[in-house]
Amino acid sequence: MLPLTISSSVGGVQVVRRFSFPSAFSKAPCSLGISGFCSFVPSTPPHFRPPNVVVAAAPAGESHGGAVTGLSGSGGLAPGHSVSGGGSRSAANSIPSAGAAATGSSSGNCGSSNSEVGTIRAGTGYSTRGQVRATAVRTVDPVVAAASAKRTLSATPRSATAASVSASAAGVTAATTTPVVTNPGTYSSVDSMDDGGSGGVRLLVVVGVVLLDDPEWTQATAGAGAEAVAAASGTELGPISCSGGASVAKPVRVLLAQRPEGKSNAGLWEFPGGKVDPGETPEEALIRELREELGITVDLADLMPLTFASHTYPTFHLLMPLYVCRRWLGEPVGAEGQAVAWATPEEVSTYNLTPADIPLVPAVLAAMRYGTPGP
Ligand SMILES: Nc1nc2c([nH]c(=O)n2[C@H]2C[C@H](O)[C@@H](COP(=O)(O)OP(=O)(O)OP(=O)(O)O)O2)c(=O)[nH]1
Repeated sequence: MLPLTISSSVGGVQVVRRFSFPSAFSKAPCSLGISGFCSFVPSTPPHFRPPNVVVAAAPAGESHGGAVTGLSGSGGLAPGHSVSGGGSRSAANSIPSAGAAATGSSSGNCGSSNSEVGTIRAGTGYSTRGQVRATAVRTVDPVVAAASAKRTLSATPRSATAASVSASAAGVTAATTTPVVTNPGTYSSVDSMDDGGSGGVRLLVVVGVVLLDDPEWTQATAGAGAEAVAAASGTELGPISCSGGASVAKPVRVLLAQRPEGKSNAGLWEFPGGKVDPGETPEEALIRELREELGITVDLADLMPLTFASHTYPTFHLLMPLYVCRRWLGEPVGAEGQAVAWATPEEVSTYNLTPADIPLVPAVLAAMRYGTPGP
């Protein structure tokens, strides 16, 4: 059995909760992210009851004041602070004094069997512009948290495309055209000098995707509906996506791309994606990159966050949100001359991945083997 201790301090009262879970759990991929949250895959036996998650409410007066903000431990990074341990296998995840509501730490390695103890301290304050404010913290059942998150999401307007609106009307969302940019100019994190420029370590935000050819998912969720929508919008479905008739005996496969000559890490394999341009959200950047690099069209609604990479290269620190996508239009090709390959779960680790991607492998394999929530 593996112990997990969650201690929280609210109003001066220290509450410690201990959970144990079967040692089989240690084999399950688990990622501790910037928010200090371990996400567990649904591979556990029926008798297993997952531990609660910790949620924090934003103080009154702040944006979303009073609302449950989700997972504790999230917060802005102060200049000079970095996030370590983005991947599931990275040891000693830490968020040093990042102005966060709570600190989340995990001793050891969630993804491999070494990790035995995780500690979350909550309710230590909420720092904004030098002030420390009280934050309400409570633990909730993960099912309740998921339902709450779903309600928040459905109440939140998203950027949409004309075609995706028509797709929703038809009862299914299909990959469509370029999304409407709702807030241009708000985001800026790009640094084009990542391949050897001078000037110290910079934070480079890159987006990546785990593009899954998942015959079982396709059959269960897309089928003829998606084909009808594609036909109505005048687009052709690729032979892989939304095929509806694919055999369930086919293994799930993930698309890997090889970095071409002339780029950093040339010859190594990666998840398709690229840098976030000024004015783009990460999702918009990814949709653009997938169109440019693979020649496929992806809808915002078909991008599900999976995990992230946080890796220090010699000249920059890479932060890469990694999404899962199971539905797109067109057939992925190396549109910029790069080699691409579909890999089964058994084949993934036979590819020479970039250093930043190696810790992502357990989460990717979990998504391939056990699925992910959402589209
Ligand atoms: N897209 C992607 N980039 C990765 C991965 N792993 C990894 O270390 N990287 C690094 C390599 C690069 O330094 C950086 C991505 O830069 P890039 O040069 O591919 O981005 P880009 O497509 O926007 O290229 P460009 O405009 O500079 O031509 O992130 C990964 O899995 N996917």
